[in-house]
Amino acid sequence: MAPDLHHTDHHHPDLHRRGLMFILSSPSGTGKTTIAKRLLAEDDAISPSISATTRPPRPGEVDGVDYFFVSQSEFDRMAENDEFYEWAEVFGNCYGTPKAHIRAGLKTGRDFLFDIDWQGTQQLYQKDAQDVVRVFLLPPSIEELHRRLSGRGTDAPEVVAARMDRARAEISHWDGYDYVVVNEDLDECFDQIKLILASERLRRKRQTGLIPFVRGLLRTRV
Ligand SMILES: Nc1ncnc2c1ncn2[C@@H]1O[C@H](COP(=O)(O)OP(=O)(O)OP(=O)(O)O)[C@@H](O)[C@H]1O
Ligand SMILES: Nc1nc2c(ncn2[C@@H]2O[C@H](COP(=O)(O)O)[C@@H](O)[C@H]2O)c(=O)[nH]1
Repeated sequence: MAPDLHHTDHHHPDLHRRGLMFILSSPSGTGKTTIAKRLLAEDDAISPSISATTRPPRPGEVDGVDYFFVSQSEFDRMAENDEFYEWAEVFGNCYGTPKAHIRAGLKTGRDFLFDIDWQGTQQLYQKDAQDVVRVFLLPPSIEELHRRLSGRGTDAPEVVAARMDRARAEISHWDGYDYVVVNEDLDECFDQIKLILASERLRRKRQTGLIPFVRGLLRTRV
């Protein structure tokens, strides 16, 4: 059955500005999925960008929640129909960002959270720089990254080794991001991510003139 890529949600977008595309990238195993889940659970105004992938689901992953798990032929069909904002091949599987839902949401002030790699980040930035905020998470050390990848227990040793090989290349792109945050202590890292999101929202609201107006109003009343 074809995946439902056009589901609706009922959160409240910010009607006073365009939505933002909040990108979380990191070497595999650093913790971006953990942070993303927490942010989505706490913050109603941001929705996940759910990628399509040809990778098989990991235990516990749910179709339409974690990814849209599609066959290679379905993925190829979507790419040919220009249904992706961007797509890339990562670790031998294809991953792509379906665009229809995101485009419509951004116009109404909905924010979206992207868990995508460096290639995808570049492509999104080239297409839509004004809406994009790029955040890169770093592990405290390469040894700790290996511990996290192995400790997650979801990948065979050769998959862990491939992800470690790729980590160095991913880390070399750190300066192509707007913010770099080290995920050592999970709570601290999460607080920093929330601060970044809050300040980027405020900056965009300021650009619309809403904040000066509210300030003016308060001044009149005092
Ligand atoms: N600050 C932290 N301290 C210790 N362990 C952590 C921390 N953050 C995340 N982890 C653990 O590290 C493992 C990898 O985290 P996660 O799956 O979120 O990484 P990821 O960056 O999304 O990886 P991938 O790109 O492969 O999806 C998980 O077992 C998670 O519980
Ligand atoms: N360019 C894109 N990269 C994506 C997308 N969705 C996920 N990813 C990245 O792939 C790797 C591996 O993910 P995993 O879930 O198999 O561990 C990771 O770096 C993701 O950020 C996408 O749509 N486009």
